Amino acid sequence: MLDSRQRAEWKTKDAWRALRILSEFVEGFDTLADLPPAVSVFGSARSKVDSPECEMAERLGAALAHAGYAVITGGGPGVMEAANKGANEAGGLSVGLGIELPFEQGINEWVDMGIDFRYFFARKTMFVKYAQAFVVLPGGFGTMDELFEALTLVQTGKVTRFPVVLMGSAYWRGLLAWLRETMAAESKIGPADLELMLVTDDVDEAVRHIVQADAALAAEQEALKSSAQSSSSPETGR
Ligand SMILES: C/C(=C\CNc1ncnc2c1ncn2[C@@H]1O[C@H](COP(=O)(O)O)[C@@H](O)[C@H]1O)CO
Repeated sequence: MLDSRQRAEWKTKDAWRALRILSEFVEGFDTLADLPPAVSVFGSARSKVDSPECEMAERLGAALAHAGYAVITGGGPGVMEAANKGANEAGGLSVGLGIELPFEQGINEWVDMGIDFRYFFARKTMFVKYAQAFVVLPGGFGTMDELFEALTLVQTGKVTRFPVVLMGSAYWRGLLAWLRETMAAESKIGPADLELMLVTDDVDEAVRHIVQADAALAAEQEALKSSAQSSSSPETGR
């Protein structure tokens, strides 16, 4: 950890830390390489099992599994556990990318495929790289970090055709109003940036939106492949 009380130790330990960081990327890439299409689901670690957001997350996990998606979460309690439970019970693949924390509780019992990370940034790479979309339910700082990371990547074109769905519209209302009335009004984001998120309380609408974006991406990739083939040499086909 970057504990400034132990600043003197950084000098000797940072070189070895780089290897540990590299090993987290290697383990993540290696474990997740064969993952089927997946959706990352985020939300509060503190939500109670019987909260509306956990109930929604459980239904979402099941619906994503039925649509053929693996469900990736942070592997923790609350909304994460509920989404993993829904996916697991519906017969889908339930993935947990856990994080070592001082008050760690371990990966939840509904995870079929789990990896533990020490570094948030290595773990965040996996959430984006191996998912077709993000669904974000009510949460705190951790959830906001994951939401704004995704929005930044989409806004800057680092990822394309990547749906970001916000569920629990009442929870998001204040933030969305601030984004519109302050952030966009003061030109810190463009009007199109507000369109990067779908806000819904309907699990089926969320899943439909993801499936449609996936289909559009597949069509785009197919068109690119055909145009590359038709512009290649007719003799060799290359
Ligand atoms: C707070 C408690 C346990 C924390 N355990 C976590 N395990 C896994 N992932 C976590 C944990 N806490 C935060 N995260 C990540 O951030 C998001 C939730 O954070 P929030 O601040 O609660 O919104 C979540 O999506 C995780 O990726 C004890 O209850």
